[in-house]
Amino acid sequence: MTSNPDERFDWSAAEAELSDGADVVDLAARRRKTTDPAKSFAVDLDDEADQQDSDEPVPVDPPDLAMSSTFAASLAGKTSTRRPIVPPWLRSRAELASAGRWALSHYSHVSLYHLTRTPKYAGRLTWRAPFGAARLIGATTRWVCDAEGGPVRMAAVRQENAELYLKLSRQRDARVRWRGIVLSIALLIGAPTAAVLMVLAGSWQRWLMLAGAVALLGLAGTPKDKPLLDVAAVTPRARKLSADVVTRAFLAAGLCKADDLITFPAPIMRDGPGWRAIVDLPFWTNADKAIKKRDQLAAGLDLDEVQVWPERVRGSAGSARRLSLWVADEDPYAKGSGLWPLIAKGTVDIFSPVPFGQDQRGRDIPLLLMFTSLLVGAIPRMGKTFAARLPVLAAALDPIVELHVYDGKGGQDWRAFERVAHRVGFGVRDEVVLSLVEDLRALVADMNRRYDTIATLPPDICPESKVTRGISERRSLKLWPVLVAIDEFQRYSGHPVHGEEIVSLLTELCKVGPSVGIMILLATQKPDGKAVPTDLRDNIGTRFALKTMTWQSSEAVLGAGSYTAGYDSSRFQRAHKGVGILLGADDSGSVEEAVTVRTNLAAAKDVETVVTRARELRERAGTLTGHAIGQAPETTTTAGDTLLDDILTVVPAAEAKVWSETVVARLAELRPEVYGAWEPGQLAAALKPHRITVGRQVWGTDPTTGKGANRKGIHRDDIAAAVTERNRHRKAG
Ligand SMILES: Nc1ncnc2c1ncn2[C@@H]1O[C@H](COP(=O)(O)OP(=O)(O)OP(=O)(O)O)[C@@H](O)[C@H]1O
Repeated sequence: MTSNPDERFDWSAAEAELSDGADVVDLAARRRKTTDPAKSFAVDLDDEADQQDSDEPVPVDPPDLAMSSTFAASLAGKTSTRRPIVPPWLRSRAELASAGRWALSHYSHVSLYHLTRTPKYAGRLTWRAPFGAARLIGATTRWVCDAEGGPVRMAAVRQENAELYLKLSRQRDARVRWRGIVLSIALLIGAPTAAVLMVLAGSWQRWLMLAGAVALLGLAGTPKDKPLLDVAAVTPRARKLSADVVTRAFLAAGLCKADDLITFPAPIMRDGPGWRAIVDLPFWTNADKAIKKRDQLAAGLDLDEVQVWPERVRGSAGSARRLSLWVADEDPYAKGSGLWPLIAKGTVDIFSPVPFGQDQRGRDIPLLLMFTSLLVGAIPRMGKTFAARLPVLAAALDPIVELHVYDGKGGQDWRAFERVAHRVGFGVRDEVVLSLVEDLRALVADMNRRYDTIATLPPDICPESKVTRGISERRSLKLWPVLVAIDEFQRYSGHPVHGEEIVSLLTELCKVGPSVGIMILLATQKPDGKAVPTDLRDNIGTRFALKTMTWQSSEAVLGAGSYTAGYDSSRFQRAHKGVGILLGADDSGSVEEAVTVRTNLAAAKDVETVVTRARELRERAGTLTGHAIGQAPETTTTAGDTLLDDILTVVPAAEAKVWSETVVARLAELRPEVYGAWEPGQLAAALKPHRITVGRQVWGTDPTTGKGANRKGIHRDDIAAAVTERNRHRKAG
């Protein structure tokens, strides 16, 4: 089961041998001696010319380990990992503190639990004391009468062995005699001593003695199946890993065979609140396949899947077939989340990772939002908003970050950010959606300006053609980071008129915005290709999938291939709030690097606290702008920008044709500052560049007279077709 190191080839020993000047010829010669001559391909390296002439195959397998010629070389080859003298949990301050916290809370709970039950335990002991006394008398009598020898004597009687019986009876008489004497002496000394003590003792000592006697008798009278103390804490079922248990699981999962078992390059040991086994799989399989079979491994270990965590071991200590299997003592997500560490104090540098949550072992998993975008997806009530708010709170604590916050639901979840955000929007009323569209258009335009500005910066200031903290802090350059956070994104992306444009603008921002400091955060409770189209999703570098209903929804968040790589957020339980699969947090973006994270908690009151601190920071830095200081958004809109969308907004899909005068009146109502003075002729002129004719006669009803008539108007389909065409052009670049 465990690997035999002698059977493995030691490359470094062989290399050391060669570099030490070992005679190559000799080496090959020795090798020939130890291999089967019939099968050996080894040739003398000195005879290379001969070798090329004779078409003999070139050796590819290395020299034998057993031939290591020098002691030093063999020592140099020992690359085994040394196990730490002080266990890691004792060296890690965090783990030590967590163990200390656990011990303190556990034992104080147990003590308090039993302390409050003292009267109950006293009652139990008093009730059981007579039984204990009876047991004591019975046991003493049996001892004195040598009751334990009874069955042997009876056996002698049954066998009619008179000689044996007489021998046993004599032995019994002798025993009873000296035991009787011992008991009499004990009674003669013990009883008067007890009586004297009772007389001499004060009243409380008397009571103490009585209580002690009752307690002892009560304990003696306690039945085996009814312990005196109640259970203060139920210990969950923990699986102690052993080589046999792990091998059985891998066999059951089809990851090794009875004649080709897994090996253990390191001992199985405790690691945090669980066990860790490092496993080398057989050569014909690999660690990625094992990760995909997590549920089968869990079944083989007879545990819930949530306790079983296979991971690839990477780097020089790793191999594609080396797996680290961590098995938690209990469901790691059964306990509540820790509070977000920046609630009460601390600031943030958005260019560095910010606290986000912990993995299954309780290790901190930070999140780097700069130069990436984040997508959060989950079914409702699983912690999507809580998770999405954390990076925005972090960004708020860095005063140079400009916040744009939109919430498609429009409830209380994001209102606190009004005090620090440059732009906000709640709900999906027309003006909010239009304001989002305008905001995104302005950001796309600003993105180009940002690139132009960066292009003018000398390489010593801007070495990588992207913003740095130093560049962002120069207010005159206007290159500060911008975070656009949109919760319930499906409500905006599914908007009948502006949805398509919102998606295409965001795709553009996700594609080219990160280098110039524009970050996008989208959260949706409808993770599918409709709410978050693939083109947009694929341009989002970091993704976080909390519980979803199906593996398809999980893939819609995490990306194609995540399910086959073994990542499926639909397997989370409803109780696992705030738990999700995080992809790309380490900047690799590779599906294999996904980690399961339980987010830190920041409830509504905590959000208020953080936003208050963030506002103070921003006031001090002089970076409060826009909505936060009551400035209305700069209207960059002219009629030409949004006319087509505005017409689709005011003409519902059910109204196929509508008079120009009606359209103009409704437009004026929607945006009086833009269309207030418009006449039908102006509408016709404005639509001309889009090759839409207003001259068509349209049947309609006059709202004042109620009479039907044919007048000049538009067909809604023409407008919709023009919008589709425009969006197509924009997408194409
Ligand atoms: N990390 C966490 N640990 C424990 N509970 C959490 C965590 N995150 C969220 N919750 C709980 O989950 C509940 C739902 O969270 P949240 O409001 O973020 O869900 P949601 O997915 O945004 O729901 P909806 O889509 O309906 O808005 C919250 O009331 C909160 O108590």
